[in-house]
Amino acid sequence: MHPLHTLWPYLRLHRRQYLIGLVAVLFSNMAVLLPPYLLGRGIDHLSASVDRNPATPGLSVSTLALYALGIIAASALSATLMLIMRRNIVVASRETEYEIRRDLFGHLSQLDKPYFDRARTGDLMNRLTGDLSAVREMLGFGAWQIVNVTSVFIASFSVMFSVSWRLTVAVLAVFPIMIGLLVYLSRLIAQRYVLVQEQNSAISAKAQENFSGARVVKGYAIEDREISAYRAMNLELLRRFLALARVDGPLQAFISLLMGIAYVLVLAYGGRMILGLVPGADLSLGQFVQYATTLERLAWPMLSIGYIANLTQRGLASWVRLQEIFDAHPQVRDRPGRTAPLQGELRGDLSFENVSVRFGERPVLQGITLHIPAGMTLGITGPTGSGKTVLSQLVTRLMDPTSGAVRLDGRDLREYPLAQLRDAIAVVPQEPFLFSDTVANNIAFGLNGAQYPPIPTRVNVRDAAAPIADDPAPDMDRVRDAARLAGLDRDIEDFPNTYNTMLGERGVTLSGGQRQRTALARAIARQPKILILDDSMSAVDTETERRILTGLQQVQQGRTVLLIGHRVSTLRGADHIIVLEDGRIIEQGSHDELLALGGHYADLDRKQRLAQDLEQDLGTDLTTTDLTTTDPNATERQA
Ligand SMILES: Nc1ncnc2c1ncn2[C@@H]1O[C@H](COP(=O)(O)OP(=O)(O)OP(=O)(O)O)[C@@H](O)[C@H]1O
Repeated sequence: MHPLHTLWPYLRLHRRQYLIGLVAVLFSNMAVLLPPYLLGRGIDHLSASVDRNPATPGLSVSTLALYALGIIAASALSATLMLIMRRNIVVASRETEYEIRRDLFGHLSQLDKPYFDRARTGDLMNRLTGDLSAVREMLGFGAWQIVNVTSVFIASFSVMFSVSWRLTVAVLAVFPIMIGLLVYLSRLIAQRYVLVQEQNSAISAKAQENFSGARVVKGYAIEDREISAYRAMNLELLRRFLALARVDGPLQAFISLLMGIAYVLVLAYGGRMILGLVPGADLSLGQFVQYATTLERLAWPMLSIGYIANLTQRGLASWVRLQEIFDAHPQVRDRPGRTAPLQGELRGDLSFENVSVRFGERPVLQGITLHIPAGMTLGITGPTGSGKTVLSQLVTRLMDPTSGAVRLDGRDLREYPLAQLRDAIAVVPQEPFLFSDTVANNIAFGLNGAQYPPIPTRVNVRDAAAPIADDPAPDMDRVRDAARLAGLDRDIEDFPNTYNTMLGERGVTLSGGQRQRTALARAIARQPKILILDDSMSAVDTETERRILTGLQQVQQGRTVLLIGHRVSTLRGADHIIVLEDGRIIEQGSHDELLALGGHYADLDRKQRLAQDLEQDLGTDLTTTDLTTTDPNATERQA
C-alpha cells in the first residue's frame, strides 16, 4: 500500500485549505506570465517607434504607462495569490502536524508494556520530532512546490510553444536526460535518507540512555568508553549524511548546467531567427525577450525539482516510520465493544485459577492457584526472578496469563474494561518514576484522570474540544494524608518549598528511599481497592519501614493489598504469605505458620535475624540483604 494512502485521512481534514492554496498557486503562476508578455509587447512597440515601422503603431507615453500598470497589477495579483496560498497550505500543514502528533502520542499512550520493553525512547523521540517535521515539510512546502513547479512548467511551456515551437522543441531536448537522472537519484535519496533516520534514532537513543543512566556510567567510570561509542555512532551518522549529500548535491548542479545549455540554445537559435537566418521562423525582438524571460521563470522551479524530490522522498520515508507506530497494537486490550464500566462497586476479591505465564518457551509462572479475599493483605516473597512482579502484573493486566484465569470479584479480568480495572488498582513499582513537577503534583499524579474526556483521533484541530489547559490544584488534604501514611511528611517539611518543591530534572534530587515513599504516597492518595507494593520498602531503613508499615495498617482497611518483599519484617504483618520459587508457590500460610514449617521462609527469617544482630554489632543496616538469594539488587542497595 502506498504510504500516501494512510496519510490521506489526515489530508482529508484540510482538503478545503489545500485546495484553495493549490488553486491560488495555479492562478498565481498564470499571473506571473503576464509581465514577460507585456514587456515583450512594449519592446516591440518601442522598436517599431525607433524603426518607424509603419506596420506597428508607435508607442505613446500613455500606452507605455498602461503596460507598466499591467505589469504592476499582474505582479501584485501573483503576490496576493501567493499569500493566500501560504495562509492555507502552510497553516494546513502545521495543523496536520499537530493532529498527527496528538494522535501519535495518544496511540503511544495506549500501547502496552511489551511494546515499551522493546522500543527505545530515543528512537521514539526522534520519530515524534525529526520524522514528523519531515512529513510536515512534505505536506507544506513540498505540496506547494509540486503544484507550483508543475503549473509553472505547463504554463511556461504553453507560452513558449505559442511564441516559437521550434525554439521550444530545441530547449526540450535537454529534458529527457534531466527526468531520467531525477528518477534515478530520487530512489537513491529515499534509500539513503532512511539509513540517516535510523542512525539518527540510534544516536538519540544512545544519548538518552546515557543521560538517564548517568549514575551508572559515572559509577563504573566508563565515560571514555561511552564517549568513544557515541563518537563511532556520530561518525556513522556523518558518513550516512555525506552519502545522502553525494546524491542530492549533483542533482542541483546538473540542473543548473542544463539551464545554462538551454539559455545558450535560445540565444544561438533565437538570435538566428531574429536575424532571419532560419527560413520560415520569424521572431521579433519583443518575442525573444518574452521567451527568454519566460524561460528564466523556469530556472528556479527546475532547480527546486531536486529539492522537492528530496523533500518528498524524505517525507514519505518518515511517514512510513510514523505509520509503524500507528500499526503497533497492544496485546492486552479491551474486548471489542466493552468500554462501559461493569455495574456494581468492585470489592477487590482476587483469585488465580491454575495460572501459567510463559515468555516464549520459558515458563515464568506455573499452575498458580490462589484466592485473595477482599480486604486481605497478601505477602509475596521468593528469590529474585521467581515471578513475584509478573504475578502482580497479571492483576493490572500489564500482561495476560498464557493459560488459566485471574478473576476479580468472580469475573475474569478480561471482562472488565481496562480503564475500570486500572482505576481500581494502584501500583508502587520496583523502580519508581517521578516527574519533573512539584512533590504535591507527583503525589496527586494518579488523581483527576477521569475528568479528561478521550479525544477522538483523526479529527481536525478546530473540531476537537480544546484540551484542558490547567490541571486543577491537587486536593492538598488528600496529598498530605498520603504523604503522612507513606512516612514522607517529615522529609517534605524539610524541602525548600515543602509540597511545592520541584523534583527531578528541574528540582531537588530525592534519595532512593524518598523516591519509593513518594511513589507509595502517590498510590495511597488514589485510595484504590487493590494496592500493589512491589518491593517498595527495599530502599528504606528498618525504622522508616516500621513507620510506613504503621501508616499502611490504616490504609489497608477495606483494601486488598499485595505486598511483595524480601524482608520478613515487611511481610510479617500480612494475613497470608506465599513463597514463590521458579514460578511455583512452594510455601504458604501466615507468618507464624511459615516459621513453624521450617522451610524457605523460616530460613529467610533466621538469616535476617542474624544480619540484624550483625548490624547492631557493626552499626550498619544489613537487614536488606536477602541472604537466601543472590539478589544483585541487595548488593546494590548495600553499596
Ligand atoms: N517482559 C519479559 N520478557 C521476558 N522475560 C521476562 C519479562 N518480564 C519478566 N521476565 C522474566 O520472568 C522472570 C520473573 O520475573 P519477575 O520480575 O517476576 O521476578 P521477581 O520475582 O519479581 O524478581 P525480583 O525479586 O528480582 O524483582 C524473570 O526470569 C524475568 O527475567
